[in-house]
Amino acid sequence: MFRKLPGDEAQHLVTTTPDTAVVFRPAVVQTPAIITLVIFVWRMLAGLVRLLWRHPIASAITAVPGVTWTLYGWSWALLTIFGLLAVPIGWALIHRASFLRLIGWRLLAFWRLTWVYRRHWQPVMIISGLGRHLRGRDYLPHLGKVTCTSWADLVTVRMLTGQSVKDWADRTDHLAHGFGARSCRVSVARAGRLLLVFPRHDPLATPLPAVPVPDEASVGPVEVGTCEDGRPWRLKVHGTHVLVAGATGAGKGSILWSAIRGLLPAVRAGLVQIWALDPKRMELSFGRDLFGDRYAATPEHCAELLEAAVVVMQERADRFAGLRRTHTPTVEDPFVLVVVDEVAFLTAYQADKGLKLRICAALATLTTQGRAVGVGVLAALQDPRKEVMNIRNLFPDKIALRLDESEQVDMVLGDGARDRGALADHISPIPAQGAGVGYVRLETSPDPIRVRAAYVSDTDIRAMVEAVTA
Ligand SMILES: Nc1ncnc2c1ncn2[C@@H]1O[C@H](COP(=O)(O)OP(=O)(O)OP(=O)(O)O)[C@@H](O)[C@H]1O
Repeated sequence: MFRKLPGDEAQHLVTTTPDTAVVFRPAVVQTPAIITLVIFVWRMLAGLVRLLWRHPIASAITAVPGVTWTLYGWSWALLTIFGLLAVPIGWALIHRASFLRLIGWRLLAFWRLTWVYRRHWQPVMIISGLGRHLRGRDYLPHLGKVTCTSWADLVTVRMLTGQSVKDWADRTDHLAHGFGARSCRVSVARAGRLLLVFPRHDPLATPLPAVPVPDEASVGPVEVGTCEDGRPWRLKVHGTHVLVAGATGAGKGSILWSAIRGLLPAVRAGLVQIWALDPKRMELSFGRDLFGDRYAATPEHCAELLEAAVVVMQERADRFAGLRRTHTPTVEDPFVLVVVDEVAFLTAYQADKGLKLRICAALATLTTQGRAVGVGVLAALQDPRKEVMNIRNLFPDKIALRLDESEQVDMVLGDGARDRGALADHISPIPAQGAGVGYVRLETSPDPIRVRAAYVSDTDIRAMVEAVTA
């Protein structure tokens, strides 16, 4: 009976049973008013200290004019307000980046925390099912820190004990709409804590021009576009295999061409060879001269070229065996990147069964054994179903551009990728807004990253051909 209960529940605690001699009455303990007052004052002080600690700048900006008014009158308070406004405005005009980093984003985070997240936290948690209302008491996940970047709010959350990441990943739609964002992405910050990303606007909404050809010859991660957080998107091609999946018009070509463009100095230096398989003859044929005689369009020729790559790979494996375990590109042993546009033409839609078997076997051999000896595959594909591409799991790195169906996202990026926010089926079909936009899930991280590939125009490709053939 002396169990601690929420106040509004005491009235429901009727333990009498009709027609029995024994009647249990709930014991109502009256808390002395002074204890209640002390608790409220203590909570207020703790809240004040927490506010000052977490938001010193915002607190100072509000407190200073108030104190000045009390001590020196309204005219001085007005002057202080003008002074306080003039400093940040001047700073923002002179050096916007440092102003935003040190003041702007913090103020915005304070505003978003109080006005958006704290205000809506309880209803969104209860209605989405992430919080519980039990016996008159709300059990809510703890809303932690809110940080603002140029494009998104990053919200840390402490989950309720017993909740899983999947509970949150399944409710990203509720969270996004509940807090007025377009989408929400969930990732694990540490045990029991999550990081929710709510984009405020889309930094990838406009097409990006082709990335300038690098000055140095390198096979290192090639800059092919921009990540959502504004960092350059560098695609690793050496030491891995990459599969790019996207519906027709999703912009697969821009990834293939951006990768080739980034490798151009290394091609000129003889450190990289690009072998092109172009069964559709619509994409890579445009820069045919870049590939010399390592270009194939007919299925027979494609099978031969793939088998030639397997021979190179096996010959290197024989030579490297017992001597080295990784490949360093040299003029004698350059990195061979096999670029395949619409790989399904060769693996699934190929009528000649013999050819199909040869091509599948060569591709499977390259993708299982090639990366250690400097042979990589970069393949593009429209339809990611297993019956179309049964070796898709042999590609360590995958990119999902716009896809037609939501189930296709996990087929490309692996289980749970869509729940974690890879909404590739929501990418706009309008080329200016959505072509080249996609999600990347790297071998090393379960969290998908939203990216946009730079658009390599026909003029850019012509210039690339001229630069290599000159
Ligand atoms: N990165 C990009 N940024 C902006 N627009 C792009 C980008 N990539 C492609 N586009 C536009 O979208 C159109 C379709 O692109 P692309 O042909 O590369 O798509 P795809 O996925 O290769 O299609 P398909 O499988 O039918 O060949 C292009 O003509 C171009 O106008």
